[in-house]
Amino acid sequence: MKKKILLIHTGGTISMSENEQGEVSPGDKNPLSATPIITDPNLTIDSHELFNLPSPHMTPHHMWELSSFIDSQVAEKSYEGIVITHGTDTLEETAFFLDLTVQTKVPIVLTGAMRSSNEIGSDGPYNLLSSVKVAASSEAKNKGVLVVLNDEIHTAKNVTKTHTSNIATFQSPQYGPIGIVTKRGASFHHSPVAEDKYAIKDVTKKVMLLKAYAGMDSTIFSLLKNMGVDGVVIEALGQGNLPPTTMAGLKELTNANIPVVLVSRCFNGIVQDIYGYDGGGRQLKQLGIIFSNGLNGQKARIKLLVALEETKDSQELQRLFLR
Ligand SMILES: NC(=O)C[C@H](N)C(=O)O
Repeated sequence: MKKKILLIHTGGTISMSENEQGEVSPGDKNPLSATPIITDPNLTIDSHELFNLPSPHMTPHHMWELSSFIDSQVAEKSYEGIVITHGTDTLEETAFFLDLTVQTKVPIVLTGAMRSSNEIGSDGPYNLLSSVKVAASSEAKNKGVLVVLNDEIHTAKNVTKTHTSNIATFQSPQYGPIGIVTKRGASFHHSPVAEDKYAIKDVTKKVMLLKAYAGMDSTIFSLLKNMGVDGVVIEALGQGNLPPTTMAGLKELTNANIPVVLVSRCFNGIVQDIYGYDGGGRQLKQLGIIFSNGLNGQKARIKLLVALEETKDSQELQRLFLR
């Protein structure tokens, strides 16, 4: 029996071409559909162009549309693996959104490219081929949503874009990749420890992401409270500390029951309530600020957007952010 794989195109450099002026942009026809890249006789490949967007144009609504599309296609047409092509700028956000919300258990792999389809050394077709190998592998099951580029297999939870142009841009700084791709297929050396799923019906909330810096004050927090946001994520300093001048604004947010989630602007480690000085983690914890577990800022924002569809209770949110 041939394995049925669905390719879903959403846009990004992998679907773009460069013109004579060196400008890279999407065209009317997806260059990936021009040549058959996957010729494995054991696979049946269907493809569908859901969007043709540069990934800075992706919104949580597009991500939700993609998530629902995957579940409905697997239910209706019994696909056994899904591969999604995506722009690399926000790929990690879509991957993590899908990791939290897609209900199907079949392998789901996201990929992209740093060089467009007609550039020398274009990495798109190769990454697509590698991703199909991973999606078709039975070992890829129960590992959550995966991101495959440059011969490496990463989890949606840990992967991040680390370089503006290098093809080795996707890395998992804390834990490394969980497998590699070779000519023979996918080879895994680690498994994720836990699954984190939410059966949401829509994405309706507004969550802002801020980065802390030396001398930060309360202005932005007061503005956010008055704008009526549903939640705020702060990339805090070090192990989870903020300048003391932010405390007044943070109190305004927590008094208004607006959840505030703390991550670190360091790209390794987790935040904890260690420091007892003004603005230190212990005061932040006492204020009811939610501490995250090693997610980066953009992914903690995605998780808060999703989790807020289930609860606004800060203790419950804190429990969810420890997963
Ligand atoms: N390499 C890429 O795909 C980057 C592009 N700006 C995008 O995310 O759509």
